[in-house]
Amino acid sequence: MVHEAPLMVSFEDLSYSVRVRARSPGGDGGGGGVLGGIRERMGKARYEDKVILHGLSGAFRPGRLTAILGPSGSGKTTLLNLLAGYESSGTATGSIWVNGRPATGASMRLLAGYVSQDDVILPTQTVREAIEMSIRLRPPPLSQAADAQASLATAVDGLRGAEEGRGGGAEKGKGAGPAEAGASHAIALLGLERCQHTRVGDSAAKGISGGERKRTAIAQEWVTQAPILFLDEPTSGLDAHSALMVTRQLKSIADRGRTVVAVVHQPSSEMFELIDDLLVLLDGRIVYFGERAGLVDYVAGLGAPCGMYSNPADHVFNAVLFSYGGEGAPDRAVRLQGEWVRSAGGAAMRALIERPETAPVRASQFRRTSPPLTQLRYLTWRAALNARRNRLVLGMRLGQAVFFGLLLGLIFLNTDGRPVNVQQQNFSGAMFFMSTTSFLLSVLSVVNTFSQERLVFLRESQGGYYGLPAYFLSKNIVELPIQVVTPIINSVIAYWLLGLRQDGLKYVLFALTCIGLNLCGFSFGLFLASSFKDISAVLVALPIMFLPALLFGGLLVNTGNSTVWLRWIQWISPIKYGYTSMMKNQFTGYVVDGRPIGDAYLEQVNLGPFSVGVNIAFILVLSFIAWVAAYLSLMRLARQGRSPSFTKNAEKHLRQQLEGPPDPRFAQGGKEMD
Ligand SMILES: Nc1ncnc2c1ncn2[C@@H]1O[C@H](COP(=O)(O)OP(=O)(O)OP(=O)(O)O)[C@@H](O)[C@H]1O
Repeated sequence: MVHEAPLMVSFEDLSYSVRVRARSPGGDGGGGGVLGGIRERMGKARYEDKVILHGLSGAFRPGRLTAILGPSGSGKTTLLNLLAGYESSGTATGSIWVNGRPATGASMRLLAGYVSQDDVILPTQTVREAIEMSIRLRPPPLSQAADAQASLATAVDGLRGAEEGRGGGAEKGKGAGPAEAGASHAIALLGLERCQHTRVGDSAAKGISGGERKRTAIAQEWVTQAPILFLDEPTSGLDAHSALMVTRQLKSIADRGRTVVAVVHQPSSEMFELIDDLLVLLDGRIVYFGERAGLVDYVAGLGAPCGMYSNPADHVFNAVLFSYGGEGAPDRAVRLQGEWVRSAGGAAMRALIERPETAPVRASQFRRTSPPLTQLRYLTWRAALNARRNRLVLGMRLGQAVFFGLLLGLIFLNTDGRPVNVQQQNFSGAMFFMSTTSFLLSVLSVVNTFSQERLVFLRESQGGYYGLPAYFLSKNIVELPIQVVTPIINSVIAYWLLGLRQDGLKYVLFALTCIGLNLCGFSFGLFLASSFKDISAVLVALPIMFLPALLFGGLLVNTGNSTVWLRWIQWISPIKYGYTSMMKNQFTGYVVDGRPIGDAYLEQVNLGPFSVGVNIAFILVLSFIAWVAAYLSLMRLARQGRSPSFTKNAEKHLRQQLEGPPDPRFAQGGKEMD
């Protein structure tokens, strides 16, 4: 058995509360109803603290599988998230240590792998690709990877014995690169051979099953060789056999020296037997925390002996958590917590907190990320693959460019051969439509794709897969050709069908205007989609921002004679710059039947003094501003769940704390592990 450096996570007096709207004695008060809503908006709503976790103390030991059990709403996920560094909306007090060194949720993120309840994985990736990505972007330390691979063959063999009929994976790794080999081992360990080349999928395009998705998410964390693994309900939604297999796999991971903590719902008797330690929560209080084997005796001591054929986990729920003493849940929780604190088990847990492991955290145990250039290369490749696999969306975007080009061209076909007044009206209408669709279709396409990808980005950036610059650049690199090709297709069709001026340079300027509008739409769409949590909010915000820009786009309102204090909107309207650029491109010096009608018409429509080139430059400036805003908005998103003061320096300090000497409180009493 390989002993990876063991890390013990201990905590004391850990409390967590969130601010919630206060309820009045009448049941509504500051909170509900129309009145409550108005009061809240006026800043007059009353708030109170809701305590979710009440002074929790305990320790998760290395080499052991710890399960957190408790009724729904008892605080299991909150505790796990708090310890893993994924809970930040409320106020936490108390202490956390890793091997006796002071730690926080933020420092835990540097050490621990985290599998959330919803296992968000890019739907177009296959299982193998998702696992290999984790290794490529979060490479395990070389020594540990070698150790782990050596030990894995044994582990896989053991598991294979436990589950017949599963093909070998350890051998498949031989001769492959480290990422492929590591992925092969993980696939074998987690029994994913049969679906390794299947796409993960989502609700729109069915891929792997829920259990396989869960195991893929576990594999993604397992391959990083993180010394601590937190998992939120890894067995929920699985059939009994799959749940047992996942628990076996977690146990085998813990057996190799890692600290594995999982929230588990209703474990079967077989699963229960695999658990080493149990933490039982009721109403945010610990009512049992110790060896699984001691639970039955402990509850017997409370006057609730467990029958020989009962599942102890079910028994604890039915006979202790829900019926002890006959009082309400909060009183019962306080009473059971008191019993636990006074018990021998409670004293043993306190002794464990006082004498933690004190071996230093090694630099090699911190999560590693690949260099930015590797991240960029990988993410660009993945984004291109994703675009190719989303063939329907790509095809629709190209089809859209052809469709609107043809639609515009056929409606306004050969406008150059019509009477002057028709030419003026038709060219104006066609170019306004062109300017609007170039911008809007680009916004909608990115809003659509990023709204689906948002959660993936959030999970991966929080999980340390990559930094924002690499993600952002890769997205731009892959989108750029699409944002250039689609307006070229669209404009080349419309321009010649419409009968705009037969001049190569004029066409180039027209196409450049369309490309600029597409780029502006892309950046603006990314900004919008990353600024709001859900698509419905985006769809409310989009018209609010877009329609004024449309009104001041140069056609609907004579901007030079509009309401003075609202005229500024034209300066931030890409539609206006696009429309002006196209109109000036067409009408400057335009002559029909020997009559110079263009310049007079331009003067009449009052589109401002700037030339075509300057208008294109303004579009590019707006694109750049929206591009920076999109970056900042993504940055805010990536920092979600993390303290705003968390910087590189803060990270360095946290690492130093973990690598430094233990808290003086433990320096004497701690025990050094071998
Ligand atoms: N941000 C929040 N604001 C208000 N209440 C919250 C917040 N976060 C958690 N809670 C409440 O805290 C309690 C514990 O929530 P938590 O999700 O930790 O429970 P759980 O034991 O994991 O439940 P389940 O088993 O159903 O997932 C619940 O009553 C929940 O409604």
